[in-house]
Amino acid sequence: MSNAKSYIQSVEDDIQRRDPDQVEFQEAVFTVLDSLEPVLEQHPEYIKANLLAQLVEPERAIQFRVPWQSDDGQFHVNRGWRVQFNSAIGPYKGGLRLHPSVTLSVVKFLGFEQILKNSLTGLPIGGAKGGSDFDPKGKSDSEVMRFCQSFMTELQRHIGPDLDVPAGDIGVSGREIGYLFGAYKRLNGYQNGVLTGKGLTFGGSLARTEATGFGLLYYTNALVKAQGDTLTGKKIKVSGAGNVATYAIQKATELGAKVITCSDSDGYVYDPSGINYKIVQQIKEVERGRIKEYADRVATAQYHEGSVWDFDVDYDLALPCATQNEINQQQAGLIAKDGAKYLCEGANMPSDPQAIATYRKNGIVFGPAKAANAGGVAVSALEMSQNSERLSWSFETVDNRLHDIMEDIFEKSEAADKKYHLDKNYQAGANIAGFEKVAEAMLAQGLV
Ligand SMILES: NC(=O)C1=CN([C@@H]2O[C@H](COP(=O)(O)OP(=O)(O)OC[C@H]3O[C@@H](n4cnc5c(N)ncnc54)[C@H](O)[C@@H]3O)[C@@H](O)[C@H]2O)C=CC1
Ligand SMILES: O=C(O)CCC(=O)C(=O)O
Repeated sequence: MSNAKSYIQSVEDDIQRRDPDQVEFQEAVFTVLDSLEPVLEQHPEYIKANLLAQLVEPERAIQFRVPWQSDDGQFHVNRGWRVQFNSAIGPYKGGLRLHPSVTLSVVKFLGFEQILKNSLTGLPIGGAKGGSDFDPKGKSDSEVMRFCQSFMTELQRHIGPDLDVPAGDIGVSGREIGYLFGAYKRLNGYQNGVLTGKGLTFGGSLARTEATGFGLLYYTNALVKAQGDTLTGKKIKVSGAGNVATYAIQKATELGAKVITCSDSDGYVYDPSGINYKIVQQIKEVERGRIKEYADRVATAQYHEGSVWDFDVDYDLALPCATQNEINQQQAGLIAKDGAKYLCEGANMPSDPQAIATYRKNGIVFGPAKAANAGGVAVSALEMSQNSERLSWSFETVDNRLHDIMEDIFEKSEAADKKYHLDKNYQAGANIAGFEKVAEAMLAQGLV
């Protein structure tokens, strides 16, 4: 076993010993560490500084109580977290997730991914994530407001425009960011750079709402082009029907492809004539309904319960945009059987490790989450820039910068893939390209 390999193994063994129950965190970290062997072989100084042990340990992990009252007068207590993982290249940056499945392990996996994703954007932002096991589904606006106010009562001690800048993720969109911003302002005064994803009337950036979905398609377009192919005329399976999925469907359609599915946690819609993103947006973003209702409104659409990844239909490209580990090995086998040549991840870690191995075995070209979905956080960083200079850029200016950033991310991943002879492994390429900048910054700053 090489020195680099045995070092990586010892860091992984330590994680397993210290946090045996943090399975999502382990999955995210081990996937990254396993791809860093060739880099460590060329940089023994990283091993000497025990850099990986520093990288996998959050600088700070805060857990707190979030008490709130429902409309019927009952009292409830949820758990809140903010994991400030790494500030080597900039202030902590990353979303907040509100979903009953949120645990410390989930927040740590997302925070860890955010370190390298944010580095890949080329912008000066460190990695963080937060959230709560609160379930916003079925809650009234007043209940969500009271929850957000209680959550921010504690979170506000730990964040700031140059310290830690949260944003949205699953269950946190414009409504929640508005309530969180109002609560922060009441306690600390107006500081518009403290959150991103804000409303356009109080410091939000044009194109932030669309950024992750649009960015996913800009990245995918670059990846497909690099194989000598085009998106025009491609049939696409999308999962999810939230922020990322909706704007991925819009941009894919504008680029001449046809999206034939979308889904939520109950089931999926199949529309062979092409999903209309405006109807998805109306149902999910405006009415906060279920995707089943799409089939009631569109004659060509059918609704089925279950996972869209178990649905057998021919298509060319898969864009999972729902949640972690939504695709397992068997479903990855079906993706290959159905003829998909490409898979780019809009969600964070939607493919489990066996699924990724199956893509590779079947020649499916794979665009990993930390590269493919970096558009959201990239535009968040552009929102921070606009807040600092007290200006608002046009939609076109932000969208053009997003486009360039996503192409640059693909090019960086491809360059690392070539440099280390990885045979079109853009996942390892993205891990390496993201890691190299963070590692250099950490080394330069010493043991901190
Ligand atoms: N919003 C953003 O800017 C970014 C989001 N992401 C990731 O994208 C994914 C989706 O996030 P958003 O669209 O923001 O959240 P969202 O809350 O707007 O939508 C999530 C959607 O996924 C569906 N969903 C949840 N669990 C599911 C399951 N098991 N099967 C099928 N559908 C399911 C929900 O019904 C909902 O329609 C998450 O993994 C998130 O971490 C990544 C980068 C940035
Ligand atoms: O815009 C942000 O800061 C958060 C984006 C995010 O949570 C993600 O990239 O997963």
